[in-house]
Amino acid sequence: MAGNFSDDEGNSKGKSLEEYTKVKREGKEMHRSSSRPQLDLSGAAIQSNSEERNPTILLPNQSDDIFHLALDIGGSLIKLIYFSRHEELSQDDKRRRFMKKRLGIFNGKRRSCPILGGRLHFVKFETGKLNECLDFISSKQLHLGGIDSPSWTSGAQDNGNIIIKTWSSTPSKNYRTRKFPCSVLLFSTLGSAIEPILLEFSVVFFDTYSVKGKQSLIPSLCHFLHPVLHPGNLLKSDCHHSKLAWIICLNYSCLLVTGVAASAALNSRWRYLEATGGGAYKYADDFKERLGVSLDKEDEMNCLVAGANFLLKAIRHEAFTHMEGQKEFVQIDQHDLFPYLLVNIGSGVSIIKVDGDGKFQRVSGTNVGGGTYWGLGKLLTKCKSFDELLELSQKGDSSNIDMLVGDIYGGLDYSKIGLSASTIASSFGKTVSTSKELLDYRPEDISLSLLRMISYNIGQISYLNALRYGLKRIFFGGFFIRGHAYTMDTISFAVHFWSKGQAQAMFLRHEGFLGALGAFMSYEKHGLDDLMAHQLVERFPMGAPYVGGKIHGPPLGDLNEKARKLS
Ligand SMILES: Nc1ncnc2c1ncn2[C@@H]1O[C@H](COP(=O)(O)OP(=O)(O)OP(=O)(O)O)[C@@H](O)[C@H]1O
Ligand SMILES: CC(C)(CO)[C@@H](O)C(=O)NCCC(=O)O
Repeated sequence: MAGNFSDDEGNSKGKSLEEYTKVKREGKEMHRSSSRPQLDLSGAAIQSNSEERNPTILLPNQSDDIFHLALDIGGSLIKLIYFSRHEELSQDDKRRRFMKKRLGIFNGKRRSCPILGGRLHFVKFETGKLNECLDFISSKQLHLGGIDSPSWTSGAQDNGNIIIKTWSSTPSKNYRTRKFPCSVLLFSTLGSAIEPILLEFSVVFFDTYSVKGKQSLIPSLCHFLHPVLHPGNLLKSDCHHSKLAWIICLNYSCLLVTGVAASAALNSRWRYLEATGGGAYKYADDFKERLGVSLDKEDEMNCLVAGANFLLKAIRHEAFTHMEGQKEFVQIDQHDLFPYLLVNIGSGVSIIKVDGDGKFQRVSGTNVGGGTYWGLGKLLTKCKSFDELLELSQKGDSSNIDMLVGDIYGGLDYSKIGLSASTIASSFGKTVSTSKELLDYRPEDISLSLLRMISYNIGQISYLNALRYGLKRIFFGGFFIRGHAYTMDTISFAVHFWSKGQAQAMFLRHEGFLGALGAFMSYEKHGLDDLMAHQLVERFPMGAPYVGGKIHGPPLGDLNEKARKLS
């Protein structure tokens, strides 16, 4: 086990990475606008039937128009969360909302629009197939604000001959559409129907990628705009987030207003996506090149903890125990949540002691994790997918491969130390004393042996860390768990067995999305403390992302019996 210990603030990243994040963050803070739309997590609830995996989360009170999309790009999987509205907006409403959103204009009337509500969607991709993820984002236009965004934003083409799209709520201000040999993303005029104060106000965005080397075109563009925009009225130009935004004022009398709006527009973060995980660093250029967006890098441990805290505090029936095939939801008292141990089983395993919102310490980790099961399993069984490997395990008998206590003790229990004859003494140990080759073993048995070895080991290490800090509750996340009954039972068994029933293993329905949720919430550092218990309303029947209630594989043993023998 390679242990990574953090400092007291829970900062486990290497210094250079941290500095990099800090620099980015400082840069980002400078550009943050206080008038950005707010994320409202109150009343958040799972919305699904019990069979659905990765159920959507309803945000019934979300009134501001957000177009959040967040990513957790891990070693094995990319997890993506996005928000969508309930209802179809009219074209007109969409335009209004879109422009307000772009400009960050709310005039303090954030709550004046009707409550619309929406949903959080959870999607995953293999990290090795990044393009599928980029295609998905692109097809849904999630990086531009989602499918709700006005259709004219998609008018941009890549061939260098982009149509300048114009729009105005007043017919008299409908300018001609002209083609320019450069990529002009937006040209819009806001009319009085949107905000009286914004009458005669125009915004032009240029894509600097395409404009690069074509600066000479800008004067001709201005010339084109001349009949509408008096020359010399250029208020501000700035290069921000790789886009060049020009705010052009039509009317000197609204210079001040325009100035505010201009800075709001320049400060708007719509070209940023919140992202966490190592891939946020590794694949930043791919996002930039394919989607033209920057990734705002959030610390992975921070996000895991924020995501777990949100789920545990705000979502009823999120956490559950799983023992001997029985699943039971756990009622979490949000005022009595801390401290707890969070074990995230991704490719590798992070073990985090959580003491509060933003208060945590990564106390340990192990490189024997989900990637180990999938990697070794793939090599040994030739399985083509993780799910295939997991499915194989359900038909396996690991006693063909594992050396059991009974194999060593001639079929007897070693009851003095609490070990039954069926307890695994040594994973894969039986293969040593036979002349069998790899191909002589059933892939089903190999898969089950591996699964038991890794799950049990993680359960045991987790318990030892819980013991280190006197913690009784251990929450397990990460996609290795996959809602798989036998995996959860094995982990629970290890925790129960070694703690003599004192510690409890619990699982989360959104197990693999903790980091992505944390990244999502970092759009707004929304304090969860103001989520009152009465707001946590359950609206829909729900169930865990759960692969069957039936347990496959050999019995894990009589837990009570073992615990009694040990005590
Ligand atoms: N479809 C899948 N493809 C690959 N692995 C899967 C799949 N489904 C579940 N897994 C398991 O989930 C693990 C990855 O889990 P998760 O997405 O939580 O971690 P990660 O973020 O990719 O890794 P890390 O946090 O270590 O960078 C894999 O190692 C594998 O064991
Ligand atoms: C390196 C991370 C944090 C990347 O998610 C994860 O894979 C992990 O916790 N691995 C275990 C590393 C260790 O502590 O030995």
